[in-house]
Amino acid sequence: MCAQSRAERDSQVFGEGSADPRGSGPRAAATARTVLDGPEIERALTRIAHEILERTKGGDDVTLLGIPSRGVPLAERLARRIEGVEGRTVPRGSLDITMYRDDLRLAPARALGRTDVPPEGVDGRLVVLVDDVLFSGRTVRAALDALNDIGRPRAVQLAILVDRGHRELPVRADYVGKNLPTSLRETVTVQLSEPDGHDAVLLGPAKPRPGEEG
Ligand SMILES: O=P(O)(O)OC[C@H]1O[C@H](OP(=O)(O)OP(=O)(O)O)[C@H](O)[C@@H]1O
Ligand SMILES: O=c1cc[nH]c(=O)[nH]1
Repeated sequence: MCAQSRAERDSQVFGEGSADPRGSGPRAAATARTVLDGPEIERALTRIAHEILERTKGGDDVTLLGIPSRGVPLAERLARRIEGVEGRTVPRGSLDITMYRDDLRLAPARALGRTDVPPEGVDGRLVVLVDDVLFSGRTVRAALDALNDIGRPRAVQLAILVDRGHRELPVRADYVGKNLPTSLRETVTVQLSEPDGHDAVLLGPAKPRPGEEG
């Protein structure tokens, strides 16, 4: 069996020698199409917040941890929705996974994100990890390692805005905004008003491989 690094896979998906186009420049190619607009994202988050409350029976011991970068504002939005329903504060924070990535030695250096754990910590809590896109599952695997270094939650669940498939690890989301079948030659770009100025989920082509342009 051949284990493939993220860098190798990105070079196949985005073009050899290319940086992942999600990480630089405008966050979407001109040819990308919108698969979720702002109101649809809002409705999906409202539904997920209600699902979290239902499945955790009121969510008394729920802590939301967003994975930088866009998982963090998503966790904040979910926390506010739950607070709006329950009328109490929902602990939330962020969990940086940079140093836990399995391609650390292969991929270009990345800026560290921020880990910000609420004062209650995570011991004995039901931690809901929040991220924008679920793809290979490697980010979530890294998040579980990062969480393990912080404490011992009683359970961990996963909330995702877009599940685009193509898992490489046995990872499954508990709460999904949208299941979006994709090809490996496409990329999903999530734009959120907090960092990007507006909300949208775009599906566009990955950068063509060398020799395929034009
Ligand atoms: O399931 P995976 O294959 O790990 O892919 C999903 C991850 O990819 C994106 O993050 P990215 O590493 O591009 O960083 P970003 O959050 O800063 O955009 C996205 O935000 C997820 O965290
Ligand atoms: O298409 C993809 C794949 C991984 N992460 C993203 O944000 N988009």
